[in-house]
Amino acid sequence: MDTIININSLSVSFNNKSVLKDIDLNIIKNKITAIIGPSGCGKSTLLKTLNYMTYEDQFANINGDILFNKINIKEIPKEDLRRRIGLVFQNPTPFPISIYKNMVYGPVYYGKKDKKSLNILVEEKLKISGLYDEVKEDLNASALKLSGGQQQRLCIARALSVEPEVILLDEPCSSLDLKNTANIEKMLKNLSDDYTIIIVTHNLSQAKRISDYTAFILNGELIEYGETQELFTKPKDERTQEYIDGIFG
Ligand SMILES: Nc1ncnc2c1ncn2[C@@H]1O[C@H](COP(=O)(O)OP(=O)(O)OP(=O)(O)O)[C@@H](O)[C@H]1O
Repeated sequence: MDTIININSLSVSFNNKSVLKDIDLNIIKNKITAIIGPSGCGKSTLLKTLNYMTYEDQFANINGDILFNKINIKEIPKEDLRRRIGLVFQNPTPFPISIYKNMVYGPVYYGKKDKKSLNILVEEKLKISGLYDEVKEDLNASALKLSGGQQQRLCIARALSVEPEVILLDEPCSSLDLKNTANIEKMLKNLSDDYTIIIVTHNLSQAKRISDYTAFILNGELIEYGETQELFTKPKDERTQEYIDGIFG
């Protein structure tokens, strides 16, 4: 199995409060990995550290290493890293500009200027996110006019517009209804042929449905990591069993 991100002995603390403790985790390329665990266990901090955000926090103290394609992320220019490892937040965050401008914002920033190739890119990524047919008549409409589910699909399409290798998603469906959640899950399944996806979710059924691998974090420690099917049916650690049985969390 090809790994794309190797997390080695990663510890993160804020103001001396320890949030992630000695995490070792190898993320498999072009698979979906779910990060599960009770509220406050450090899931979002892990995602934000992968995309370098935590390193910019003056109160954060980080030890250990994260390798991306075998290169330490500290040696990769930040903008390059963020293009290659995109982050989609919990609540949809479209920019208050048109759908089209949301889509070309990143590519233009990274130097793509040719109108024709931008148009092709916009169409391709909106199609992947299942949004194209719903918005193709009016790409100049404000992104804020879209429904919450459409906005979240736009944010995923926008993340894809800069051709990342990894997409980090922090609870992307938490504000969505069942239908929109199903749309996003279907899209993520399709995307995993070409992209590595790491999704933080509180929804254990969602982790079971869509992920290939699951990592269970408790109080900042990685308790168990393995194939999703295995982790949910034959967990090795008692605490994993208790969490998936809903005894705490
Ligand atoms: N920038 C920060 N400064 C100080 N403390 C922080 C910061 N970010 C996170 N924390 C603390 O780290 C702990 C873990 O937070 P984190 O958001 O990573 O957890 P989580 O597992 O994603 O939680 P949830 O499921 O509720 O979103 C919390 O106690 C939080 O208050």
